[in-house]
Amino acid sequence: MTLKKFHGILPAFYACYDDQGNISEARTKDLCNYLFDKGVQGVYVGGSSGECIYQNLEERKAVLSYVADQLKGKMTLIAHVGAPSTRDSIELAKHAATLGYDALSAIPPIYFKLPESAVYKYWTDIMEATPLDFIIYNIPQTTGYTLTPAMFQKLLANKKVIGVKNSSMPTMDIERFKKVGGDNVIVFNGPDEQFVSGRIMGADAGIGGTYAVMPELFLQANEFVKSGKFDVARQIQSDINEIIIALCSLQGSMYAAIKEVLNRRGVNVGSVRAPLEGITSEDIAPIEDIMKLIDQAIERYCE
Ligand SMILES: CC(=O)N[C@@H]([C@@H](O)[C@H](O)[C@H](O)CO)[C@@H](O)CC(=O)C(=O)O
Repeated sequence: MTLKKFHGILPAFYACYDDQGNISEARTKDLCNYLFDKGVQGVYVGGSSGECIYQNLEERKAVLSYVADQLKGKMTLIAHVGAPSTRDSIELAKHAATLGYDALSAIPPIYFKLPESAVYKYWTDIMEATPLDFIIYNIPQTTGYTLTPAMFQKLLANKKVIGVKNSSMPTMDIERFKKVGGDNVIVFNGPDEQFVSGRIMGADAGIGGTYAVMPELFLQANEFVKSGKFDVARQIQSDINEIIIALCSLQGSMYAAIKEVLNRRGVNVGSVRAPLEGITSEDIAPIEDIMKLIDQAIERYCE
């Protein structure tokens, strides 16, 4: 089995709303076209950045369909199907399979703190529902569940498990998962703030929530790592981190800020769904500054 199609820069896809806050097919497809034009290797649809937690099942299925309509055959498509119940996750998984997604992925169960046996069964039940490959999602800071190397090893006994999207902060976790999985397993770096260090510690690729706002910079950072130019890779990561810190320091949520920047880069995907907070008039000047930081970094490293 080749895992090459999962390598590279895979932006976490955003929820695209119309001006009334409903899922917008047209705006979803605009974001698809923008990402295709930027040359990213794939997209991760319906995860945290897709605001999956604030959408109902029909909306999530619609988003999976719109993205597949536009991008199937053009890049790698991963469907995040994590949901509060196993039943809903399976429905999403079956839908993604009919649309030709390349792989499924899911966070562990949320809200109730369940024993590890229940987490294992949740992931296994989803895997059994379709023939698709599966990518475990480790994001302890939002789910309260920490994937251990031992559990990852146990999951790997199922041949459908091809890897892990690791969003925990220690890059040592990436090294441990890679050690357990070896070359036949793909490990994705999750925290964008340490993309370069995650790659150096063994991540084969990256899935990230800020990639789409500055894909040029992550694509270039990945090239620097691949060619062993670690000094300049560290510098571009430092500039990326200035941008992420600025995106996270507004009154509006990071995703609201990201969407406003995207709007200024020519793609209108609407705003965020409550309880996430939209941007305020006070956020406008800092967003102008963020635009400048992105443009300057692209000029510095990519042209
Ligand atoms: C907690 C969280 O959302 N983490 C993001 C990061 O990419 C994050 O947006 C970035 O590092 C900025 O903090 C990803 O790991 C997850 C993600 O984007 C997704 O599942 O859609």
